Amino acid sequence: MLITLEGLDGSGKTTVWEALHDSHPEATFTREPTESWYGEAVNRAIDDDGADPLATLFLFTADHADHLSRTIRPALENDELVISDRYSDSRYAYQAAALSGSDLTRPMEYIRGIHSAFTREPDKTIYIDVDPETAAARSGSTNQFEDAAFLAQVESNYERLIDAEPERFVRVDGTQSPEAVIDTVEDVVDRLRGSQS
Ligand SMILES: Nc1ncnc2c1ncn2[C@@H]1O[C@H](COP(=O)(O)OP(=O)(O)O)[C@@H](O)[C@H]1O
Ligand SMILES: Cc1cn([C@H]2C[C@H](O)[C@@H](COP(=O)(O)OP(=O)(O)O)O2)c(=O)[nH]c1=O
Repeated sequence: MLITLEGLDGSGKTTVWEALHDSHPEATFTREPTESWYGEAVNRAIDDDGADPLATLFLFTADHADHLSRTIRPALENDELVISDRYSDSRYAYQAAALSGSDLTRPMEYIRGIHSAFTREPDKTIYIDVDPETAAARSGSTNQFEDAAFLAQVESNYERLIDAEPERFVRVDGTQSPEAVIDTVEDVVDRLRGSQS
């Protein structure tokens, strides 16, 4: 089973993902951007305010392809629980926002189209919901994506994704205390595991 964690920068995904290591030690934990050289290339693009947004999309997508073949598919074939901190929805939400003023008429549909031929949809996606102002303040606005106005566009893209596939998403209130968010997500993961066996 593939469970992904999504949300704005600073929503608390990594805090939850780290806590899940203790409560679900049997799971395979992974993330995007990955730690491969593709992920290193992605991190260079994130830190370059002048990076071309279409080029950045393809770097992220290359990292995803490698992540699928090297980590996600082998673990799922082994019947493991896989928990990924960010995954394809991050591209649909962030790069659609980054490409909103470009020549692409429907950036989200374009990005989904690129992925559809090769990706593997998550079984469930936990969306940690915080407002863009909280997200920008918590993340410290250290890169081009961590700006409240940009994150407001990303948030509305996530809302479109949730509206399109409400059964795949579980929304968790990320403005609760870290302990409450962690407890809620651990319960969700336990229930999903239980419903599988
Ligand atoms: N529920 C929460 N309430 C307040 N602060 C939080 C909460 N969850 C995480 N934080 C803090 O916000 C910052 C970003 O958290 P992090 O887990 O790295 O988010 P993300 O991985 O979504 O960017 C960190 O300083 C973290 O300690
Ligand atoms: C995976 C992914 C991340 N990002 C962005 C979100 C973050 O600003 C940045 C790095 O991701 P990440 O390390 O998960 O940041 P954070 O923990 O602050 O959420 O890359 C995209 O724009 N597209 C993507 O496909």
